[in-house]
Amino acid sequence: MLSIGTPNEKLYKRPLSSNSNNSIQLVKKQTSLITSTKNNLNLIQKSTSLNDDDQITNDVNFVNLFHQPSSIKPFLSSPTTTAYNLRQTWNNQCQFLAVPAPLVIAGPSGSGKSTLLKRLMNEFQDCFGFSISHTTRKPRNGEQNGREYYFIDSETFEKSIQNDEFIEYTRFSNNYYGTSKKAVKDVQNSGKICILDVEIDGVRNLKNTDLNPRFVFIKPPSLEILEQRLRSRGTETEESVQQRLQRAIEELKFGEIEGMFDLIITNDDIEKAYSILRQFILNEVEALKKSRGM
Ligand SMILES: Nc1ncnc2c1ncn2[C@@H]1O[C@H](COP(=O)(O)OP(=O)(O)OP(=O)(O)O)[C@@H](O)[C@H]1O
Repeated sequence: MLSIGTPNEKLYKRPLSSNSNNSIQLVKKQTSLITSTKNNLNLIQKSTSLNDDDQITNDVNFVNLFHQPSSIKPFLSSPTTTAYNLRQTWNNQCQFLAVPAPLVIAGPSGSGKSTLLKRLMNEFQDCFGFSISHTTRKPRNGEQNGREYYFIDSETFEKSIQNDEFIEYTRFSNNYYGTSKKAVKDVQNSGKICILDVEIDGVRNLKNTDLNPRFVFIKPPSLEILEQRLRSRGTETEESVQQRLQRAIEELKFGEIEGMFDLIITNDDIEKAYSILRQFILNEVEALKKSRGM
C-alpha cells in the first residue's frame, strides 16, 4: 500500500481561499522550496511538474501549495509509483483541516497596530488568537502555566534559545520573555489565525521558519503625527516617546525593504486603514469559517 507523509504524521489540506482546490503539485526535489509562499509559487512554476503517468521515486518531492512546506515529506512505502497514484492517495488519505497562516503585524510603536488588531478580533471573534509566550518570571497570583504564559526557568529558556526555538525573545527586568515557534503552531492547529505583533528581528526570524505567515506593515502618515499619537495615548514618559521615535526611523526603513512585507498600510485614517487590512485577510477568514461549517 502506498502512504504519504512520515508514519504518524497527520497530513492535512489547507484552504488558502474559498475557491482553492487543495490539490498537490508534484515537483522534482527542491530543498529551497522552504521559503515564503510567494517564493514557493515562483519556484514551483520554474520546476518540473509531473504528469499523471510519470514514475515517482524517493527522489521526488511532493508539494501541497496550501500546506506548510515543512510537513511535506514524501514517505513512499512502496519503492515506485505513479504521480497519478500519489495524487489519488493524497486525496483519499489526507484530512481536511484548516491550518491558517499566521498574520504578522509590524510597525513603529504608536503606528496603530493594537487599534487595528482589536477591531479585527472584535469583528471576527474566534477566528484569531495570540500565541502564549514563555517567561522566566514567577507566576503571579491566579496565573496558570500554559494560560497567561509558559513559566520556565532560565536554564530551560537559554537552552531553547540555543535550539533556535524562539521567533523573538527579550530580557526585561532580569527575566526572559519569548515567543516560541511551537506556541504559534499550537494556535494554528487549534484552527485560528495566529496574530504576531513583532519587531524587526521577529520579522526576520519568521522569514526563516516554516510557519509561512503573511506580513503586514503599519506605517504612520509621518513622524510628526506618530509623535502626536504617542503623546496623546498618554502611556509614555518623555524619554520613552523619544526612544520610540528614534526606533521608528529604523523601523520605517525596514518596512521599505522590497519584498519584506506582503502589505504596507499607511494609517492616516483608521477607517481606511482597517478596511484595507480587513480586505487582505478576508479570504482566509472566510475559508476558516467554511471549514468549520459556519
Ligand atoms: N488613524 C488614526 N488616527 C488617529 N489616531 C490613531 C489612529 N490609529 C491609531 N491611533 C491612536 O494612536 C495611538 C497609538 O495606537 P496603538 O496603540 O494602536 O499603536 P501600536 O502600534 O499598537 O503601539 P505599540 O507598539 O506601542 O503597542 C492610540 O492612542 C490610538 O488610539
